[in-house]
Amino acid sequence: MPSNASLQHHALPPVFALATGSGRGAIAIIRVSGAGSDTILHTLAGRLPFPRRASFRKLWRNAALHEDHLDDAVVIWSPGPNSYTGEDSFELHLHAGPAIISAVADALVETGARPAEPGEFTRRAFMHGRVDLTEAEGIADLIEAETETQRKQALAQADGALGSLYKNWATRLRSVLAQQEALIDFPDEELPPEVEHALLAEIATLNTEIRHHLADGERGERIRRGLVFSIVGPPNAGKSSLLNLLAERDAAIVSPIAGTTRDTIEIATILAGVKVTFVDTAGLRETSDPIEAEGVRRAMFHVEHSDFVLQLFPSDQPYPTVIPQALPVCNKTDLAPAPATLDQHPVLGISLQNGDGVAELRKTLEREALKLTQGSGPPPLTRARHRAAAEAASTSLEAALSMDWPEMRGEELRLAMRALGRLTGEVGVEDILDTIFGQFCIGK
Ligand SMILES: Nc1nc2c(c(=O)[nH]1)N(C=O)[C@@H](CNc1ccc(C(=O)N[C@@H](CCC(=O)O)C(=O)O)cc1)CN2
Ligand SMILES: Nc1nc2c(ncn2[C@@H]2O[C@H](COP(=O)(O)OP(=O)(O)OP(=O)(O)O)[C@@H](O)[C@H]2O)c(=O)[nH]1
Ligand SMILES: [Mg+2]
Repeated sequence: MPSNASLQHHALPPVFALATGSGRGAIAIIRVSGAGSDTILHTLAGRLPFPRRASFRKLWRNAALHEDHLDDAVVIWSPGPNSYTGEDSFELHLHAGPAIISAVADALVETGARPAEPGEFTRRAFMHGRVDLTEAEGIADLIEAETETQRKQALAQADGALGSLYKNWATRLRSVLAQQEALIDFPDEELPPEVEHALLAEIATLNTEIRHHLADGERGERIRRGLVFSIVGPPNAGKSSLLNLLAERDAAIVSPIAGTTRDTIEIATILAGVKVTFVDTAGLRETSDPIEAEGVRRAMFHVEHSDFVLQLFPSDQPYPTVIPQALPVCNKTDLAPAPATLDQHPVLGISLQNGDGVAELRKTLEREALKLTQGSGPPPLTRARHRAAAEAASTSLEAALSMDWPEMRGEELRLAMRALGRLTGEVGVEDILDTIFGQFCIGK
């Protein structure tokens, strides 16, 4: 039985949190979950409403005595196990005034509830077996999603797309392990070779599937964190002008003085439904100014660490050497024509002054964003945690394949099993739960 399911009937104390944002709003939702939620709701609202149905109620510090009217609210009572957390829980939909929220919070504390830790509701849903770890991560990603690609990826993961992939592997591996164990018990001379063959073939197939999953070009992680596109090139090329155009605002200072930008400026945008952060950098040149030199060093760092590098240079100056991984773009074609190629790389000509080539550049950037994030087949992994565990599983399967000794093979298969179990949170995850759920926002 998975370790989280063994806690299924363990009643946890009641916690509460504001589920809605902290800014101005019309309605604020406070969610309460845990043992004794029924008593708490009864204290505040009187008789319990029909389960999972929105009901209008006057809220009081003590409803029985009509003592201290707090708000007129909509209340939803969700007894466990058919609730988000799997526990008895309820929601108070309040008027969103800060004084109301704090008065209701005080009343809840008085009834014995405590404020929830970040991610505690979803952590409880996980502990009660309502979601696996990948689904819980998907819920966190859904809340953070800013773009269509992030939203779709997070929703698929929250709905179990990644979890069912991993559980399918775990189920098949479990069966391989069972057969392997049966083999070990066979006397040597009676070892049925066709059984062992089939077993090795299944291990190889599993490993191929996991390898394929790992060779995803990191697109899931890229979608999740967003892409970084940096703009580098000589001073005065128009890098900051281009950043401002892409940001649709005057984010960076533009001037005819070479060396205007000395620090890196990052602007997050959405390109073809993908989160893309553009980085404007200091113009690349030899300089005796230590501050500008540090800016140049940072620009070079971005050349190495970006998902995509746009090398911008002006048409009216000596051409730079093309940076191998960069897309060369020649600006200021209003002053002089752009070269067709530079060091055998095709060059895109643009003028930020008159707009020539800008639409084409934008299309190229969108194509690049899609190329780095699109793919087909099963859903991609989305976190370093998934990558590490899948790598570990594959390493163990490969070790198992290379072993003749059934006992040793069994040990490697068990290690692979553990690695897969960590992915969905079935085994050995106690140590990482604080990290994973701690990254959730409060109230989730
Ligand atoms: N008001 C409100 N809206 C919300 C949430 C919430 O908790 N409250 N959610 C919170 O994330 C999301 C929806 N997710 C939810 C997932 C499961 C259940 C739930 O109670 N499931 C029960 C009952 C299902 C039913 O009535 O058919 C179950 O699955 O047994 C509720 C919300 C987004 N919107
Ligand atoms: N003629 C012409 N001028 C341009 C064009 N694009 C930008 N400029 C001008 O070129 C100058 C430099 O532009 P910036 O965007 O500051 O250049 P930069 O690459 O950020 O320069 P540094 O920050 O110094 O590295 C400014 O005066 C811009 O107005 C263009 O397409 N044609
Ligand atoms: Mg600049």
